[in-house]
Amino acid sequence: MTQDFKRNEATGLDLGWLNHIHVNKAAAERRAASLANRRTVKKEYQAAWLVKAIELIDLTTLSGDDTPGRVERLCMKALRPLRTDLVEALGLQERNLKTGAVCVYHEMIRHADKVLQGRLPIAAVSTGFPAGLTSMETKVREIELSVADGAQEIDIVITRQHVLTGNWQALYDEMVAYRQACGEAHVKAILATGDLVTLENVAKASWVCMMAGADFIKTSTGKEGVNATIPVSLVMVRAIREYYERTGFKVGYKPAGGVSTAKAALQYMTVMKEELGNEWLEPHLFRIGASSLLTDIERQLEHHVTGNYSAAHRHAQP
Ligand SMILES: O=C[C@H](O)COP(=O)(O)O
Repeated sequence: MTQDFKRNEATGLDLGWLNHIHVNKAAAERRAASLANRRTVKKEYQAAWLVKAIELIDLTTLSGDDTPGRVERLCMKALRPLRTDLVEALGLQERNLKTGAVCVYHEMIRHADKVLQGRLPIAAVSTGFPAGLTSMETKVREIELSVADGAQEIDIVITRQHVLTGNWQALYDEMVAYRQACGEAHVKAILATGDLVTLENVAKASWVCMMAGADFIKTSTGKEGVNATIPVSLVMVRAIREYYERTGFKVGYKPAGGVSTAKAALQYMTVMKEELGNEWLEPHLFRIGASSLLTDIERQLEHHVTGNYSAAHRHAQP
C-alpha cells in the first residue's frame, strides 16, 4: 500500500541527540569519487532520464540585473522547456513537459505570476537572500510579502552563525518562525553548505531544519564559494533517510548552485535513486536549482535525436 504524503512539521525531537551525529568524510568522498568515475545511467536510458531531469529543475534567475523581461522569458521557457522539433523527435507531444518550478527574487514574483498564471509554482528566495543578515523581523515580513504576492514555495537562507557557533536552539527557533510565516507555502531551507566548514555541521544543520518543519533542505544559494557537491549531497540525503525512518516524514532535497551539465544532473539523480529510492525522483521531493542546466540538457537531447537520425539514416542506405 502506498503511504499518503505527510507534510513535514516541527517534531519536537530533542536537539541534544545532535551530539551523537558523526560523519565519515572519507567514506562520503570515496562514494562521490565512485559516482564520478562511472556512467551513472545506461546510454539507452539517458534521454528518458534527461527529460525527467527537466521536470525536476527549479529554473532560476537570481541576478542583480534581473529585469521583468528576463523573468518573463524564463517563465515561458519553464512552460515550454524544449524546442518543438525536439519535443516531436522525442515523442513528447502528450507529456506537457514543464520544469518543476521557477525560482526568482521577491521583486520578480508578480512578473513571473503574469506569465505562469498558476500553471507552475513560483519559488521565491526570501529572508535576506543570499547572506540572510537582515533583522529577523524583516526576514519574516519578507516571507509574508512573498506569499501574499503569489509564491507557493519559499527558499529561506539560514543564519550561518547559528551553525558556526553551535547554537542549534537558535537555528531551530529561526526555522520554526520561517515555517510559520510560510503558512501553506512550502519551505526550502538553504543551508549554504559552502559556509558551514564541516560535513558534520552540514548533517546537524540538515537535522535541525527538518526537525523544525522544513519541507526541503537545499545546499546553496549559488553565491557561496563552493555550492552543491556530491559529498555534501550524500550527507544531506542520508540525513533525510534517517529522519524519515525516525519520524515518518518525507523531506525533499534540492542541490543548487553550479549544477550546469546534464552529466551532473544524472549524478544527482543517481544519488537520489540509490540512497532514497524512486519516490525521491519526483518533483515533490527532489528539485535541482539551476540557471543554465536546461541549456546543456537541451543540447544533449539534440545530440541524442541527431544520433538516432544518423543511425536510422545509415540503416536505410543499401
Ligand atoms: O538556487 C539556485 C542557484 O542560485 C542557481 O545557481 P546557478 O546559477 O549556479 O545554476
